[in-house]
Amino acid sequence: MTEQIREWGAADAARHIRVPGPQDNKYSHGVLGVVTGSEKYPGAAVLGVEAAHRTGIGMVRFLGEKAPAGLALARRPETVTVSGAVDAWIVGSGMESTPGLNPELPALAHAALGLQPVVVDAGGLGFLGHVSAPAIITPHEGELERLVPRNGSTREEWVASAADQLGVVVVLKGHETLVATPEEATGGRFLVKVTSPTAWLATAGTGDVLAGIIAAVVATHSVKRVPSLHELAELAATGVFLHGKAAELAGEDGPFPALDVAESVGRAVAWVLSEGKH
Ligand SMILES: NC(=O)C1=CN([C@@H]2O[C@H](COP(=O)(O)OP(=O)(O)OC[C@H]3O[C@@H](n4cnc5c(N)ncnc54)[C@H](O)[C@@H]3O)[C@@H](O)[C@H]2O)[C@@H](O)CC1
Ligand SMILES: Nc1ncnc2c1ncn2[C@@H]1O[C@H](COP(=O)(O)OP(=O)(O)O)[C@@H](O)[C@H]1O
Repeated sequence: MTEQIREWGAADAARHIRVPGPQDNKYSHGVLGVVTGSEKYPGAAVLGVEAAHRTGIGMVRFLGEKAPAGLALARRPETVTVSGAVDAWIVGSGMESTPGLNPELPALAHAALGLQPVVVDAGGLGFLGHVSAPAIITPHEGELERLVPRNGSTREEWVASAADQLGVVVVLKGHETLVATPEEATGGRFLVKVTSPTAWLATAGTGDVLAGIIAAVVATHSVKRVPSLHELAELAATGVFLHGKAAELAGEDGPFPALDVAESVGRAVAWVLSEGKH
């Protein structure tokens, strides 16, 4: 794989942000189901929920464990904690990495086995073998190594081969984040990179924020339809771009923690919609 990989930029992102119109309501603009966090890592749930709300979505339903639910609600009372219709899911941030689905979390099985798209992050990668829904996974290099060993390949070859072997969209995080689909018989392979505007982003919790942004973008495009893997990859790359822009805005006055990135996502969306159209 020697050809130059395309950079996914502001104009690409602008084309994939769904702006609500006068006819929209909280259901028609996407409902995101969230199963994240645990007693051990409740903060991961707060970060993803904050990021999802700030991305611009009709509703965020938190259906994970009690401890993170309480914190997510305290931070964002807009969050709904009652089961109901869901257009896309996010699972795994801040959860234990287990090989099976937790039977005490029925929403987890709905997310993993349903028809709607699911973003599988962090601890969720442990039960990826049970996920039959169309999926986007968001590993860092340590996590991808556990799923598909790199074996001396380039990062580009590695992400492409992981997408083929796992049959999912792979978002391989890092300073340069790569997004790949499996090679399709007819449509070829989608493979792009998104270069982070700032290395200050390399702090605990920014991956939880990224997963929340990507899942929210996906949910707004998954109302009464299921995007193809190719489209899911475009939406994931758009989420990565928004994450980088939010970090750049959060870092205007110096270093910043992950929650500040989540808080800046609304401004990143506004920036992309105004600057990305030019
Ligand atoms: N406030 C919170 O609640 C937070 C919760 N978090 C959660 O903590 C859990 C554990 O995540 P971790 O990633 O720390 O642990 P992991 O155990 O998944 O990975 C860490 C291991 O992978 C190795 N590694 C190799 N390449 C790496 C790379 N590029 N980036 C990071 N590690 C790499 C490290 O050396 C380390 O041994 C996840 O569920 C995550 O969502 C973290 O996001 C931090 C913030
Ligand atoms: N050197 C770097 N420069 C810019 N961004 C980085 C760098 N290293 C990591 N990142 C980004 O920071 C985030 C870290 O995510 P992750 O490793 O999952 O951390 P956590 O689990 O603590 O949230 C990812 O979005 C990744 O792309």
